[in-house]
Amino acid sequence: MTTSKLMHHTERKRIVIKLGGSMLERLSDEFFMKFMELRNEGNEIIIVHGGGPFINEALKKNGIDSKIDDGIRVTCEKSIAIVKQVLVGEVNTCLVHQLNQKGIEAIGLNGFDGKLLECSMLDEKRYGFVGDIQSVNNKIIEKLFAASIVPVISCLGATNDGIALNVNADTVASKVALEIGANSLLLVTDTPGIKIDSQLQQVASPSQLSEWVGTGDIYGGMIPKVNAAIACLNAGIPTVQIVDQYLTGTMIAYEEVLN
Ligand SMILES: Nc1ncnc2c1ncn2[C@@H]1O[C@H](COP(=O)(O)OP(=O)(O)O)[C@@H](O)[C@H]1O
Ligand SMILES: CC(=O)N[C@@H](CCC(=O)OP(=O)(O)O)C(=O)O
Repeated sequence: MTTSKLMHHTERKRIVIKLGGSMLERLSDEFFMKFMELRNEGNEIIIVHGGGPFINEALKKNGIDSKIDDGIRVTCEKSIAIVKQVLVGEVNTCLVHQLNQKGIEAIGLNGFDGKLLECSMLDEKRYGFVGDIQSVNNKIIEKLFAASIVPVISCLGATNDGIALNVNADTVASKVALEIGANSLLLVTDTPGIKIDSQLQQVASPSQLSEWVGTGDIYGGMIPKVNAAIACLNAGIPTVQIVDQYLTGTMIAYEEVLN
């Protein structure tokens, strides 16, 4: 990854907004207003979404047990069919509909579209049908940006042979952010940022985050978020924010940026 790839030399900013499944049902008018404000300022915005709670529900309905290992779902062959149906067939279409209803022209994509998320298997023995993103083909995203259309990406990857793979949505968001040279990444979730001993952290550095993962103060679904944030900072994106739907929460950056 060259640094030039990370610098997008135009006036407008590129912003990746990741919407967690935990808050998709509660998207408020205020969220859409903030979204439109960002767009009206001329920024290019991509949405990446998850759908963890909806997947849990669908697996349960089908009598399939599922295990989450450090925030990553162990995905068997039966599960991946359900994951695909839920993410692409239900969550993505619903979100695209909501945006279009608000007058925001949006198009749904998954990892198969334009070979957007080319994956290999992360660790077949440990995780089953879970993808490790090898490349993000951003050509299709650039075409949509040029046409002022908001891409709405679901976190389903694909192998070169056309096998669908489950990918954590925070990981997809960080890889997309890096590939398009985003200026900022917002991970929108059901909590207004990182809490330690019930204290909300306004700011956090990568070294603090690693320490909190080690002590267990950061656990479960927050782990892929902090890993995604650290990967983005290491690759040159100055800040990542973990926020609620009002876009307030924790700002993550290196100490020198925070000071
Ligand atoms: N230190 C922490 N501060 C806040 N939330 C945390 C922390 N550690 C773990 N979590 C958990 O992470 C959850 C958010 O992750 P997740 O449920 O995967 O959300 P999403 O569906 O938005 O990706 C929170 O609801 C909370 O239960
Ligand atoms: C491999 C893996 O863990 N995939 C996730 C994909 C959905 C997701 O990430 O949803 P949230 O953003 O709501 O957490 C899963 O199956 O839950």
